[in-house]
Amino acid sequence: MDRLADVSNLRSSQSQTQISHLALDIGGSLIKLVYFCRYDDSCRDDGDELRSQNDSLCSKSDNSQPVLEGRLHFAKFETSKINDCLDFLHSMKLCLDVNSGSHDGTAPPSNKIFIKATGGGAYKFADLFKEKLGVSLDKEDEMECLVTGANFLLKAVHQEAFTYLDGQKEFVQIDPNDLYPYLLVNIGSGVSMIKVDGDGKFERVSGTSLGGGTFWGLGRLLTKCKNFDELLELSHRGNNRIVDMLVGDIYGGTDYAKIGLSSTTIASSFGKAISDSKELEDYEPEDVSRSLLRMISNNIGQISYLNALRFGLKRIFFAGFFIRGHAYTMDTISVAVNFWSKGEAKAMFLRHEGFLGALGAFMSYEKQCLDGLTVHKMQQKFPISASSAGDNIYCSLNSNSDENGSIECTVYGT
Ligand SMILES: Nc1ncnc2c1ncn2[C@@H]1O[C@H](COP(=O)(O)OP(=O)(O)OP(=O)(O)O)[C@@H](O)[C@H]1O
Ligand SMILES: CC(C)(CO)[C@@H](O)C(=O)NCCC(=O)O
Repeated sequence: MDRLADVSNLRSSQSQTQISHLALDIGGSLIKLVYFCRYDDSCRDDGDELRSQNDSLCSKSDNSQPVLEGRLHFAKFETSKINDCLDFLHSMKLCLDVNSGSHDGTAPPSNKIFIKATGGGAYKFADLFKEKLGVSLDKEDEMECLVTGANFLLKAVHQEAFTYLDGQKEFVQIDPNDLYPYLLVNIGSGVSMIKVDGDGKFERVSGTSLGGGTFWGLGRLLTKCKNFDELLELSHRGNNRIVDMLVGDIYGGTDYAKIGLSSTTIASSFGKAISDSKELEDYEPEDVSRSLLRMISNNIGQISYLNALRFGLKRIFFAGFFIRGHAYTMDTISVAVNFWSKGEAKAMFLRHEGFLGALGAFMSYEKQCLDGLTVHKMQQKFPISASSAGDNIYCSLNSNSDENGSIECTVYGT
């Protein structure tokens, strides 16, 4: 089944709710949406009332701010199918509280609606959004949004970061007071590597054009796969050694121990394809897909490690939709980082891997006071010691939060 947003499902599940805040990240391959749907009648000035109304949220307004209770939803569409995204938005009740014209909660004249948007598509498709939906895209810087999104997730969401090695997933407890510096590697169509030193303090230190778009683009051409998930699925079953040239292939089956290379190390990705007298049709698409995935993941792992080394960073967080929570991808990246750093650096992954930019754009509403509402702060329902103490706002993850899921949360007004 296509794991992209099923528009009809989304529509029916949201039919009773209103989108009050929405942010977009329009990338080269995918459009990511983060939107807040408030529960009906949940807008109150008194947090105590909220608490009695819904114990599980248990929000307390200590300064009489208006409180909106609801869910933060995640969805994505292929950028090439942007019309599906526009149709989806059109079908939703875009009762945005973030427009500049309305102060009574009703929809304003359409030409006054602004939506936070980041990614290249915020520029490329600005006219289309205006024409089709009558909304203007309020552009936020892509790198800034990625960093804001990453910092938010790492500080506020329980069990967001994890390591993955030898098939074992282990959640990492993040101390928000000891988070920086770290390297953020966002693997989208292309790859950005960002040194993060604090809230809003960052530098894009490197990047590579060999990213998710390369895997999907080359993979599609070489295997004739019709969608990304099919290509990933194929890689599960493949054997890259049929396509890759290993050290053992060159050294007659033995290790090159003197320089630390075992016989099974890949000496040359796709190297066997040159020496064999085989054509593309003679290779199994599974093997090609696996070799390609390994090549891209290894390369990113290696460049990431080199950048971490360059700046003395011990922690590397990998995000972006290329990863897709895919075991083999994460394992390959982890092994590459572990191999090159001789165990010194650690690769970590994020559960909301693909939504950093959209979340960052969403959080940027915080910077503005629009229609008397602003996203104040969110944290998980069951505070862990690492959470910033003293906050009274809760945010819980439901079990499906990674894939078009949602986070229950409370938004405070100003
Ligand atoms: N259903 C899908 N369709 C297409 N690509 C997918 C899908 N799921 C995962 N991917 C992978 O995710 C990549 C896109 O990731 P992401 O959405 O993070 O980047 P982007 O914002 O589109 O790219 P960029 O930031 O470079 O503009 C694709 O290139 C592909 O490798
Ligand atoms: C161009 C962006 C930032 C767009 O998201 C991304 O695709 C990227 O980081 N590409 C890699 C470009 C490079 O540094 O070679």
